[in-house]
Amino acid sequence: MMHVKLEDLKFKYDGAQSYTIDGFSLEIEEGEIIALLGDSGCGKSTILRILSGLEDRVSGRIEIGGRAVLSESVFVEPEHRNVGLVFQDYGLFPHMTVEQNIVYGLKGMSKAEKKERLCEVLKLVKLEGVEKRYPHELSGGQQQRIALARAIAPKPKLLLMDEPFSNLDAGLKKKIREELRDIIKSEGITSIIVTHDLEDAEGTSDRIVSMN
Ligand SMILES: Nc1ncnc2c1ncn2[C@@H]1O[C@H](COP(=O)(O)OP(=O)(O)OP(=O)(O)O)[C@@H](O)[C@H]1O
Repeated sequence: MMHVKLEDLKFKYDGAQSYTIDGFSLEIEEGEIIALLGDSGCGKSTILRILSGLEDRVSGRIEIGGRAVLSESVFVEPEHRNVGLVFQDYGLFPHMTVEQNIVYGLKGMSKAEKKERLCEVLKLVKLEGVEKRYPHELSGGQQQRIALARAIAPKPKLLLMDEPFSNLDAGLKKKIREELRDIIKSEGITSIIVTHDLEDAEGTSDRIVSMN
């Protein structure tokens, strides 16, 4: 059984002339990392918004982990989709420490369990000891790893990353691509990485899906 299924998705932004997404389908195996590759404006970020539940008025069907989150009769709200997101600008809350940022998304856990998961994910991204710092006290690469730690802390069924390498300098990129792939693989999280860069796609994914 496929872990994630997108079937014939169609979506048009308010006031737009034509469909931004017009019949998009994709199936992803459990633990697979997909790179969604395509030129600027082809609709990559829109697919992530649709998967996260940020756009209603989408037609088609979406299943995540065997459960329909979108169909003719179903619309599951973003917070109940079990989807983790890493934004292009990382989207860390600037007024919260690293610890607060990561623990924020952990629901239904005791304080001790939250602390344990915090330590686990910081170890995973090799940033133990920074929990009391604020995002602006970290480098770009470190912020990206904290954003990743925050997204995977609740053990999402699907991890979405929008251009996760765009703010990193070229020298760092290769190393960070490999690290990112290792971290996701070690947690076994099914993932979609959006990028316009073929090297980023090849360096991180198991399979490239072209959207052009
Ligand atoms: N809120 C919006 N309202 C109307 N049109 C939008 C909106 N957001 C995006 N679009 C349009 O939808 C199309 C797809 O945008 P999207 O951001 O998904 O592309 P993308 O492939 O992620 O591009 P990029 O790589 O530049 O981020 C573009 O033509 C864009 O102008």
